[in-house]
Amino acid sequence: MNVQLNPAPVTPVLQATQISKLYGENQGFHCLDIDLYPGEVLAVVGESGSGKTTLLKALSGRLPPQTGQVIYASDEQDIISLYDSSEAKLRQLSRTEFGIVHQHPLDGLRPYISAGGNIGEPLMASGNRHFGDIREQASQWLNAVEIDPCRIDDLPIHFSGGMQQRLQIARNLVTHPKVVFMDEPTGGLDVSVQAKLLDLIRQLVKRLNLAVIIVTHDLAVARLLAHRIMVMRQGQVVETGLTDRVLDDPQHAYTQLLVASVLQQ
Ligand SMILES: Nc1ncnc2c1ncn2[C@@H]1O[C@H](COP(=O)(O)OP(=O)(O)OP(=O)(O)O)[C@@H](O)[C@H]1O
Repeated sequence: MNVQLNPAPVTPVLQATQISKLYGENQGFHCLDIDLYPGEVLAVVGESGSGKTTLLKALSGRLPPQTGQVIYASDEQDIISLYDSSEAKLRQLSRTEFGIVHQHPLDGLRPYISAGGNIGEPLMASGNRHFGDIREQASQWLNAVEIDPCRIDDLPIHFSGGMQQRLQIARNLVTHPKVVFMDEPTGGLDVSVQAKLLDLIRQLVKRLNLAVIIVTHDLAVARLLAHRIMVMRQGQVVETGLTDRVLDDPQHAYTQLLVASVLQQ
């Protein structure tokens, strides 16, 4: 006889309850609930100005919401309410547990320190003092993001946009964060560079079992990377569900419009 055991319940690694942040009427987002599970990629899509970037900042501990709370659970024993934590704790979380990939890579890099230094700096900030080890890890990460390790002493400003974005990703992942927040990581790159970068992100997410929230206006990016999609409009979630379901069978009129507009392109 086969006995079916119920799988152990999985705790969300990040859980937001009833969070709001409004700069003015319809400027920001209102009363959102979000659960993000380990290894899950959630895409946040929607019209410009619908509050996606504001939401990402609130979820990553960079912008206190006006209502609600954001809970980070590194494991079932270690549960932290972000905005009830001290500044020092938030800084520590953002150094070690969270990664933040900005749309413009130079916003997330130190342009005037070497590529190796950019990767080594978060390691040093989290306590690693062994220069040889740091350099070795930097070299391995350059390799992992498909930058020739012989460029380790070059400055990021001398890299192409695609290389800078890959370097930003390496800088973020070197400390093995559990949750990575990405804001339009392929925006502004040309199509072939985008495709290569998406492929790399997909591989790394899988290999490192990362939980990711990715803001994108590009449904193709969401289709390729995300398990789930959340569609936002005017600061509200109008639809959420498994990626294929939302894109192949959109229920809300706005999602239908969004999907139809891509098909027409
Ligand atoms: N620091 C701020 N002060 C005042 N208003 C802001 C601030 N940041 C964002 N807003 C406003 O909040 C609203 C949501 O902005 P947000 O950047 O979150 O939208 P978005 O969905 O990410 O847009 P896009 O896709 O164009 O990047 C916009 O109306 C914006 O003008």
